[in-house]
Amino acid sequence: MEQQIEKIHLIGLGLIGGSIALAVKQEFPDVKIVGYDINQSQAEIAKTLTVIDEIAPNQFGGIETADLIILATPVEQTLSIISELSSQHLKESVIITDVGSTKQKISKYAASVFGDGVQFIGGHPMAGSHKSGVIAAKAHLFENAFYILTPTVHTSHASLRILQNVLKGTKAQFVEMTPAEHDEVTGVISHFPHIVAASLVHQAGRFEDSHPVIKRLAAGGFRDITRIASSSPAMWRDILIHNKDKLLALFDDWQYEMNRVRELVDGLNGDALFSYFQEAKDFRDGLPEREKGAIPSFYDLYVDVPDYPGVISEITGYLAMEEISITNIRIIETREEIYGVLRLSFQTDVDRERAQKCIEKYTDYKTFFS
Ligand SMILES: NC(=O)C1=CN([C@@H]2O[C@H](COP(=O)(O)OP(=O)(O)OC[C@H]3O[C@@H](n4cnc5c(N)ncnc54)[C@H](O)[C@@H]3O)[C@@H](O)[C@H]2O)C=CC1
Ligand SMILES: O=C(O)C(=O)Cc1ccc(O)cc1
Repeated sequence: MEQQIEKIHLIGLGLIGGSIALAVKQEFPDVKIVGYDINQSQAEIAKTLTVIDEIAPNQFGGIETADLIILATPVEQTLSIISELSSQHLKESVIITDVGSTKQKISKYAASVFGDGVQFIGGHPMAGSHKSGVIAAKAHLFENAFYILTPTVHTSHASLRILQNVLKGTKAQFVEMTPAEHDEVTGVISHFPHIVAASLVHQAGRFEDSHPVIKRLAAGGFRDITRIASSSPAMWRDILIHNKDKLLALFDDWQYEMNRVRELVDGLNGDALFSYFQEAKDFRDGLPEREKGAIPSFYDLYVDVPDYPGVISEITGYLAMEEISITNIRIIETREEIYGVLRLSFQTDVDRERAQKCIEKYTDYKTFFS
């Protein structure tokens, strides 16, 4: 009979750790999840929100009875925890997995520490957000997303099956890859784009002194392309450090790309510029829409609202009338003290679209997605 997972020890109770715990609980309510976070307040929030059943007394408290250990910390921390885990007393049948955005360093290090002795299976759920913390965790964060697993020669088929089974509440699609391929692909579609997003923000920042209006004008496309620059700096620092070699190659590739388009602009080569954008559009438009990739899974709707008392209750009142549930609400910006931007978050895309139609039906307020 296949081994049952009855107890999980989860280290790192943030967006990803919390979302995995919620997804596991949804499918297996009887699995006991004991959680630890270096930040005690995150652990307490996780317990209050019933994301976990119990707070571990310390990082490894009670770990000797865990059937599954999940490491959901920033990737540099994951390396240190693996190192410390190697001297802990663990169940013989324990499976250890992580959720880090890089896989090569972690898999290599885990193999060197655990060898054939402990089943370590690297993992990376390919969905998330620029938001951090357990408060943003959601059971369906990974629904339809790819969940990459990087088994090695040390991995048994049975452990892989058990891990996929306990994670089935994520409703993600499991894909197996080598750690090297993982880091190359995520370097191109996730890590390097983060660098570009942050660099565009820096570039705009440099112009702010000479053009103070720049912040207020930086809407629309600039907001879209730079959204991910609002992600956790600690998390991204670690990812870049881990994937240095692949990223250095991508810097060279990007510089080649920039030079190519620079020459077209310099030469006022309209036809070639048209083709440049057309080809990019064709590729972008051809990306599959059904699956979630490294895309936002928070369904936010922004509403430009006049800055007067009562406007929030007015809008929430219309949504309540049509029985549309909001998961979060926040005023994120006031403009010239006349207008504010209200951010409403929903569980699903369908709710967000219904909310947009509802607000447009009852008001003249302008609504937009991120
Ligand atoms: N944010 C995202 O969209 C995605 C992140 N990931 C990966 O998931 C991991 C976690 O990221 P998030 O949940 O987004 O970050 P987060 O910042 O929401 O949560 C990380 C948690 O780990 C805790 N932590 C840090 N060091 C610790 C330690 N030594 N012991 C115990 N807890 C510790 C922090 O206090 C924090 O609560 C990272 O490795 C990241 O690369 C993977 C997929 C998507
Ligand atoms: O916010 C976004 O769109 C992201 O890019 C989320 C994300 C961050 C890190 C990952 O390893 C995977 C997905």
